Amino acid sequence: MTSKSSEKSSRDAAASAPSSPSVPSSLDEETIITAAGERHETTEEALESPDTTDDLPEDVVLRVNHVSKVFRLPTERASGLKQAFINWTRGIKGYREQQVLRDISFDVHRGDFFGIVGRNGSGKSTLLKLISGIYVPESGQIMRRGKLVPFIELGVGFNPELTGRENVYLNGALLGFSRTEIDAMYDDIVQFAELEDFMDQKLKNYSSGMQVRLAFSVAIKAQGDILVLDEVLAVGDEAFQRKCNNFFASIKKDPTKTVILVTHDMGAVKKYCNRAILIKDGRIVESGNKDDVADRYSLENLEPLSTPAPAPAPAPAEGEGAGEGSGEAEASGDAAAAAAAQPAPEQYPLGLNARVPLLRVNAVSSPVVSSDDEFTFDVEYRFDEKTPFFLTFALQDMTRGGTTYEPGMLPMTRTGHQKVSFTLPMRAFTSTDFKIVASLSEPDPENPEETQRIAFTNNENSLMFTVRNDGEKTHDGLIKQTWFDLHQHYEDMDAESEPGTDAESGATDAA
Ligand SMILES: Nc1ncnc2c1ncn2[C@@H]1O[C@H](COP(=O)(O)OP(=O)(O)OP(=O)(O)O)[C@@H](O)[C@H]1O
Repeated sequence: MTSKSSEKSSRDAAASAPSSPSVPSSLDEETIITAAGERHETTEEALESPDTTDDLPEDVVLRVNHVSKVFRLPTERASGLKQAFINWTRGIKGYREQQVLRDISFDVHRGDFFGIVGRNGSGKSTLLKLISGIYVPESGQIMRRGKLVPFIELGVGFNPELTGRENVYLNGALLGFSRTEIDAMYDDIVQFAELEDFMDQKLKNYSSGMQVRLAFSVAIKAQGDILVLDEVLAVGDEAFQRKCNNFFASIKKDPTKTVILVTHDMGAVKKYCNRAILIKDGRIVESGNKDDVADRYSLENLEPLSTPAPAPAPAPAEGEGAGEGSGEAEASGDAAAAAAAQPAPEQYPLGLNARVPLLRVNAVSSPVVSSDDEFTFDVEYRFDEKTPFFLTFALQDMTRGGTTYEPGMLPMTRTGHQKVSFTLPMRAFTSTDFKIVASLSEPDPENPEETQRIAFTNNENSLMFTVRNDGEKTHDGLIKQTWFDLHQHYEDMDAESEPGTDAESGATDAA
């Protein structure tokens, strides 16, 4: 697509555009960014250096090759030359280094919808900025083929003193498009943003939602080859989000367009992405199959939990005392013998197994609540072994990402088929969508201070619910500074088939 002529026209457009915050200076066709900070913007320049996109297979549009990134964080500033000299003699550097990404390598192919997931602070945005040429890696190399359009940080490339129309041209120019190219896509951008009546108003008079819509519309309607998106799934109101979802569904089908998406929404990863990576502490810990990556992320969100208090030995479930024929293998703790009589592991849904064939989170309250309500749910499990074990659940904020609330390891006292219900006052939360994931764990035999997971809920058997407050913007879901007690209650699901067992008797515990 671009070559010297379109580079020139885009430079012309940029030159005529008003001054603006800094954005990646090159989003052009073939770029190589090396650890030394060299950037080769054309194939010709690249050929003069040892690094060349010619090394890339034809269908690879992005190669991240052993990339690491370190930030220097100032610790002690010298107040003058004398202090600087003293610091130097004492070996005080005045900064500490934070290694944010370590030895990251992956390829993105043309037509991929590529997900990058990880907990807050794991290094996702830094990786996107490296890919987009905003940062330079400490070591390693990034090779890119095609025009890249980033939507990474709101406000970058936009000027509040200019009108919406001027901002579209400014941003388009900064992305490397000529005036004619922007003319051709202008109507499409404005229509998608639903801002036809506002384009001659200054951006500073837009609501924050309108600004995001305009920025996002420019990014997705610009005719780039690689679209880089950071946390865009919460853009705009629900109607606009639906529109974005339709856009994602259509771009997913286009084999010429590549999308790289950072998100905390595992539903979106499973729906749109064909491949994904999971980053933990700056390293790739899972790569490839998007379902595996999304499930591993959900799992990662359940750990690491604090060392549990010593658990009381579990009482046998009602009517399932030790020595009962079929319970012997489990009761003796011989999991292998028990598993031998069970279906092969692959016949269990992800997260479940012969030891815990059932684990799911069910809504008891309506799944849409307000902050004035309480929300009750239960965790249903089947576990027949006489070993101390723990239940954990976590509320994952589906729009902001991360875990908003988790009560830690809850020692369980009942085996068999059980339901443990919990009631949480919603006054602790503001509007957002939550997913409740749960897991069962046991003490690690090799390290009694630690626990190891036995089973966890997957996408199907976790629970989604929503907090909606009138007049409150959605997706603000931060936990409010309110402390609350967790109310916990057991129900023995085997009780009905075993006369004499009272499902409710003595079954209420407070955690
Ligand atoms: N410019 C910077 N200078 C110093 N440290 C930085 C800079 N940018 C990011 N960091 C640090 O790098 C780490 C990774 O940050 P990054 O924003 O890449 O994480 P993330 O996975 O995108 O997080 P989130 O999900 O919260 O957006 C954090 O500890 C952050 O404080």
